[in-house]
Amino acid sequence: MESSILPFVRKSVAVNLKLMSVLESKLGLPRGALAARHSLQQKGGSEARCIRSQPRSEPMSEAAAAIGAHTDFGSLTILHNRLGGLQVLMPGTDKWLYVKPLPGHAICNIGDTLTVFSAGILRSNLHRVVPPPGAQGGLERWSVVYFTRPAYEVRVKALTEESFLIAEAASKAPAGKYDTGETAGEWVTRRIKYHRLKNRIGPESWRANRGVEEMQV
Ligand SMILES: O=C(O)CCC(=O)C(=O)O
Ligand SMILES: [Fe+2]
Repeated sequence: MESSILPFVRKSVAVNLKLMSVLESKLGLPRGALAARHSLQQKGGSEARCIRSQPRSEPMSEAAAAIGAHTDFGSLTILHNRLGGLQVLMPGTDKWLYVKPLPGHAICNIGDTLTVFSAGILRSNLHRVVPPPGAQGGLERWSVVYFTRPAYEVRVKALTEESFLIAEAASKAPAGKYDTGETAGEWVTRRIKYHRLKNRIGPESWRANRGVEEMQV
């Protein structure tokens, strides 16, 4: 724990806070506006995760792959993997493209809470994991991920009072679109609960799971 997980968490947090400071300035937010909402001094839903997937003996059906499509619930995700298999849906199309892992690089996803904070200026894209292509499909796949999510008490709404750019983007969207009425604690708990397949029992649970996907089409 001390020698492997904590350094990974510390480094991931430092990288994500650095990225947030760049995004703050690009979004016209005061310095520290995003960082303050992801403070490690407050209870929150950030999470480190290690995911292992066994090779499959048969190809995955499109229907099975579709079930796994999601946007990340929090603000920023840093993802490390050596094998392919991660796919992103190209915006405005039904085309899924592989994201090729590059040595010495990590993959960074924008998540839903950052989409809402920025009134849609930053996009949380749909993605999914399918068996790695070609010969990689015969290998065990590992991912190491760090999800930066807001502190539980933070309200999930566009930061219109702190940025002219965000206020302008929100004003062009239907009223209330980027004010979820939820705290980050409520938002993440709901998303995690209904992401679990056993809790998906019909259209109501799909709606209950909703993030910002339907805001984008
Ligand atoms: O394993 C991967 O490549 C991606 C995993 C992922 O999208 C997630 O855990 O949210
Ligand atoms: Fe994801």
